[in-house]
Amino acid sequence: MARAIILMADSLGIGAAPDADKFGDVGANTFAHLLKAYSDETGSPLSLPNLSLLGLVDACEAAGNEPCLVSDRQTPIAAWGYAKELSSGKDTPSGHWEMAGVPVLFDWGYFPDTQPCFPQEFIDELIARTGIPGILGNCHASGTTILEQLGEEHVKTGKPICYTSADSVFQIAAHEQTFGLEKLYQVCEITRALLDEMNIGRVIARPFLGSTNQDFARTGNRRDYSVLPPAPTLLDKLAEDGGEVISIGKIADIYAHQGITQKHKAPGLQNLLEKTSEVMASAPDHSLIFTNLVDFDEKFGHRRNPVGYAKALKEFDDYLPTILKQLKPDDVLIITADHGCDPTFPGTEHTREYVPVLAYRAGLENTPLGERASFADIGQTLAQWFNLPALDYGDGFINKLTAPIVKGNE
Ligand SMILES: O=P(O)(O)O[C@H]1O[C@H](CO)[C@@H](O)[C@H]1O
Ligand SMILES: [Mn+2]
Ligand SMILES: [Mn+2]
Repeated sequence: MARAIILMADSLGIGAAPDADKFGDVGANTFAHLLKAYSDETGSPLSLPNLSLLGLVDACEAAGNEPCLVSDRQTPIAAWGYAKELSSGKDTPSGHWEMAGVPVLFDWGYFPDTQPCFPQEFIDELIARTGIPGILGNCHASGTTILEQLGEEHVKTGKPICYTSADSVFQIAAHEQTFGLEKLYQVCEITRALLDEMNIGRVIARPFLGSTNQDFARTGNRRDYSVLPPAPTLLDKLAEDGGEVISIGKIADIYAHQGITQKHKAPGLQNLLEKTSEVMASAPDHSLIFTNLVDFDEKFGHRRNPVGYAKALKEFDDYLPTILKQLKPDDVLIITADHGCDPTFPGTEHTREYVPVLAYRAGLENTPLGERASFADIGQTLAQWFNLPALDYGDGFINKLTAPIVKGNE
């Protein structure tokens, strides 16, 4: 019986998607551009031997038609390709759900980029139901910038900071101590229920600590309150079939806790990777170990910090041999992304990009998968891998993964 490990490198796009013009994202390329920024700043290209062995560099060059400035480039020993997105949005739930066989083909509700941006009736209802003394923000914002602007006022008045972005989100930032973490979570739950009718994808709790506008910092206690995926995903189907679906990081939140049999949280990239390795050591057959690596997006993509992003990718690359060594013959490792977030692009939003589709199994040769019409090709392949009924979306590529060359039998 088989296992699968998915490492979702949140926001690691590899070139503008064919419909990037509809999103104002023509020319975006998260991976190629962060490599260039790193090389420009340090004077030498980033060394990513393990990600390049898994096909990331080849996939990016094939998808984006731009050179990837890396040193120690290797010929892939994996199946690699690049996928475009069927879903209407470039947000995190859409990317994750589509990968698991459920593209989001309807339009989410969005808040307009005006000030105020939230309907007054909804805010009145929110205040009435939660007892908060009012809200601050009420605009589109970057989550770290708005803390510098309104953090002190929040602490003084007890009014939570509410803001949104080009995604279908309502974010609530509040101080963990002066406002209280549990109270923030309660306010988010009430808000979630109020926003269902506006079709808002997520409410996000953004707790922070610190005492002045200069030192407020968000903590690891973020919590996402997602609507339910519109149909059962690969995760539900595997769990129903008796498999283990093990969430590491914010996966469980993104799938609204549907089809998850175990959850682990860990703060930061290194801890998430270590937790993945620890879980791999004991997960039984018929397990999906699914990790979201959020730092790429939250700490570097949205913060428009390409060199920080590059260093985080190096940390990921350095850790990969530990994961690869733990793979059993019937394990498949998938590395992919949910959207782009080009840290060299104007603004602070996600970018509509191709995502990498990298699949590694011991013994594979260099196996190009070409352009994939949907992220769902991954979910469909995993449905095949786990012997589940076919998903409604996706073109599986299990035929590319089934004949590994066993060492010694070449
Ligand atoms: O600026 P911060 O708060 O990190 O917000 C970002 O995080 C949200 C959820 O991924 C996105 O909608 C984006 O705007
Ligand atoms: Mn994301
Ligand atoms: Mn994001």
